[in-house]
Amino acid sequence: MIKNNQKRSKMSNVKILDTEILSDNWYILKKVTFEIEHKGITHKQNREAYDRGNGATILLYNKHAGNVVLTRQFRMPTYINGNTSGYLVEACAGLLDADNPEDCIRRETEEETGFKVTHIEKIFEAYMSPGSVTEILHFFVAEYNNEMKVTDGGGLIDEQENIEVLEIPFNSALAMIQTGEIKDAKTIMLLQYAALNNLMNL
Ligand SMILES: Nc1nc2c(ncn2[C@@H]2O[C@H](COP(=O)(O)OP(=O)(O)O[C@H]3O[C@H](CO)[C@@H](O)[C@H](O)[C@@H]3O)[C@@H](O)[C@H]2O)c(=O)[nH]1
Ligand SMILES: [Mg+2]
Repeated sequence: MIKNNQKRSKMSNVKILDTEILSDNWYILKKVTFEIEHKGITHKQNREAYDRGNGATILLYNKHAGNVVLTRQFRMPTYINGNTSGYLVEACAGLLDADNPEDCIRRETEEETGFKVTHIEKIFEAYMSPGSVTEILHFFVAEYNNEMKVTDGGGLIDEQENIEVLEIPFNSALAMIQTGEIKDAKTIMLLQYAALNNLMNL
């Protein structure tokens, strides 16, 4: 499947010559051929880009109890790259699908953790793997309390997500970064944001 795409952005010195779909099995792996101008000389290059859409993630925190809510789930790509159990402790997150980032993260929060949060705050956006993955991730934080727990969470049964919900002290979560028990970039970024901005009033 080949799609030609002759575009030169007014804002940049890049002209896309061709986009080839190498795989569209689950998400989309593209090979993009382009011209780029550097110091007056135009170079032709190609780069592969894995397009799985964009995503959103959230840190749920309870400053009175001193706890945060995280998840634990099996991540095959980590299993084939050094994570012996394949399980990863992560902040709740999901792909946007057709939603805007805020609606997405409210839906994912309820599906994965069982909490129906009220006020959520957008803190920043970040490309998580800019040399190979197109995804931009939208980061949020929200306070939660026990009254907001509406289901057990755990993720969608028909997608076999099997997500374990963890409610742990914020200080323990921070310590788990040092011990290597937390090795997920978005989760580390959210926990460090909470520490830097004193969200827990410690
Ligand atoms: N059948 C099948 N299912 C897949 C495949 N790849 C992913 N899935 C499933 O698709 C679902 C996606 O769930 P979401 O909760 O929407 O996304 P996520 O995987 O949690 O993604 C979040 O975390 C990622 C890793 O940090 C982020 O990259 C992403 O933006 C998002 O925040 C999961 O059940 C996952 O197992 C695949 O190749 N085949
Ligand atoms: Mg998820």
